[in-house]
Amino acid sequence: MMLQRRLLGLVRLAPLAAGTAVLASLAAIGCAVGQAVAVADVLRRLLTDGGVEDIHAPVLWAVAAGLARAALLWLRDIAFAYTAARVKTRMRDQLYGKVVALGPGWTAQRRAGDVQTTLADGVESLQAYVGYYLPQAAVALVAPAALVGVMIWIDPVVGLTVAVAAAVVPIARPLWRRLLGDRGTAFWRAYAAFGARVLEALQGMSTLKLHNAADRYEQTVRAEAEQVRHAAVGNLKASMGVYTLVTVAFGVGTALAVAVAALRFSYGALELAALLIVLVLAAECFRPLLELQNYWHQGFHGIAAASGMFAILDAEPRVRDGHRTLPVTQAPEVVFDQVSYAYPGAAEPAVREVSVTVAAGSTVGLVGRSGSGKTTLTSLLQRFDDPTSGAIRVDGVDLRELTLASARGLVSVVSQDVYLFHGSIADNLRLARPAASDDELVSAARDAHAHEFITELPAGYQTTVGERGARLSGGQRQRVAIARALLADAPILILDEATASVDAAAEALIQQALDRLRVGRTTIVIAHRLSTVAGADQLVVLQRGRVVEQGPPAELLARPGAFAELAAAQHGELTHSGEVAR
Ligand SMILES: Nc1ncnc2c1ncn2[C@@H]1O[C@H](COP(=O)(O)OP(=O)(O)OP(=O)(O)O)[C@@H](O)[C@H]1O
Repeated sequence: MMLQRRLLGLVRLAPLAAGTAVLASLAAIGCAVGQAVAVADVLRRLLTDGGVEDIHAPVLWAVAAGLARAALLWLRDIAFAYTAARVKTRMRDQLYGKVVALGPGWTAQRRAGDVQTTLADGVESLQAYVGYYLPQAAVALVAPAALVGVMIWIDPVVGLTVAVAAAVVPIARPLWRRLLGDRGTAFWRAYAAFGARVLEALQGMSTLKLHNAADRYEQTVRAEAEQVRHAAVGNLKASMGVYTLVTVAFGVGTALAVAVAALRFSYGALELAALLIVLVLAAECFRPLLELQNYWHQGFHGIAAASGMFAILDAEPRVRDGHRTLPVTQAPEVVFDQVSYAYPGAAEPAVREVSVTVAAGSTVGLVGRSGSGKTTLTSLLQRFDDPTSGAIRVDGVDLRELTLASARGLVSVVSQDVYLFHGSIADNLRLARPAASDDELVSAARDAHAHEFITELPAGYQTTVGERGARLSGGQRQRVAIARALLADAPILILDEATASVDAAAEALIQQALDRLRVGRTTIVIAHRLSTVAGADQLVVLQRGRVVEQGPPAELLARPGAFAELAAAQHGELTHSGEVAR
């Protein structure tokens, strides 16, 4: 019920169009009644006086009513479509805004395909329900009652016969809601899961091919497609059952009304003109109810999908906007003060009581085995979520006090997993600073050692890079990301194993670009290969979420402990790199 009320609330997003649809529908029914009265009048005049010249006026009325009805139904259909389009657009805006507000902490807990299906197909499926069904429900509430009232006034027996047949709708409604509601939800779940599966198959196509797993995965996709088919057929059966029940009730109702009216006409209890009017009214009375049935049939997927949409709209963002902004002109000091954090639903915290001070303008390297909490700490610095306890302070200000825009404006990230959007290189660079001039783009790209390869591309800065930057090499993508970070000009920099996926020559270029990027910023480097953090001012060694050692790299290497063990495990990589050993 709650869901129905909220869906009804959606119509308020397009009040004018929905109102026009309802009024046009009611007026069209009025025209049908007017037409019936005019036709009855024609017949009455022909049968009683027999003068053809007498019937001009009612014939004209009947034609005018017919034309007006056609025009009104056309207007109603346009208003229906407009209501649906407006509701869908507003719903998509709201959902997209909410997903963005919920942020990466929320999306990480969900399948992207699920969210995508809800935003695209789910919203689309609102068309029939919100755009057509709900306005029609208002018509179906008013028109049959009014028409039955008129019929009772003309002939109570016929009127009451129609009223009894029409009463099948309120009786069948709870039945069809129960029957179709659960099946609709089951169908929608299966459909969204299938959508998510297909998206994952597309995104992971090369991995599937590499492992010769495409055929096996195809079987999973096929099994899920079968579930969608099964759910859709279950739906259709229930839906058709209810639909048939109601249609039969209306057919029987109309036939009964005709029979009763004819009988009463034969007794002389009803005049011929009244008989004609009553017959037309009986058909008109059922028409909005039948149309309502049709729209329900088309629209109940929208109800099923709506629960997913409202679940997104009702989700609470994990991070709240603070009230302060922090205009930082120089590299700030970053302090992790007794920071602990557990992912939602996780049994164990991912980081525990981490206290680290990153001095203004310095570089701190985070090292530790896989899963030790390095990425989690940098995610907290980007405010993807807030610490479960403790605080992160930038120049003494708790990040929670800052507006999200201000907090995120403090940090740029260059990671091995660079995300480039389908669009030109220039578009991707301007993501960091929309107002950047062409000269500024070139200057940032030069500093990132990206300008040379960009100018060699077919359309230079206007070259389309493909989805996720697929048309660029790993090293090229990273240099675009570095140029983007230079343009963003944030005072805190997170480097996440930024040179992991490139060859030695590209690594040298990227390293130079990163060194330039680090100047004047406070930097946190996540490294799996210890050589990448050998030049850091401080290293923080994490083990199962705890800091077990911290200090300058050379000092840590010189004494027995977690870092020395890590270094030894990496075959003396540090010593070979020469930097720390010296
Ligand atoms: N979204 C998540 N939900 C639940 N647990 C998570 C999530 N992300 C990470 N974890 C867990 O938190 C712990 C720390 O993970 P984190 O990614 O911070 O480690 P890491 O040191 O960066 O690892 P790696 O070097 O492999 O990237 C791990 O035990 C991991 O399983």
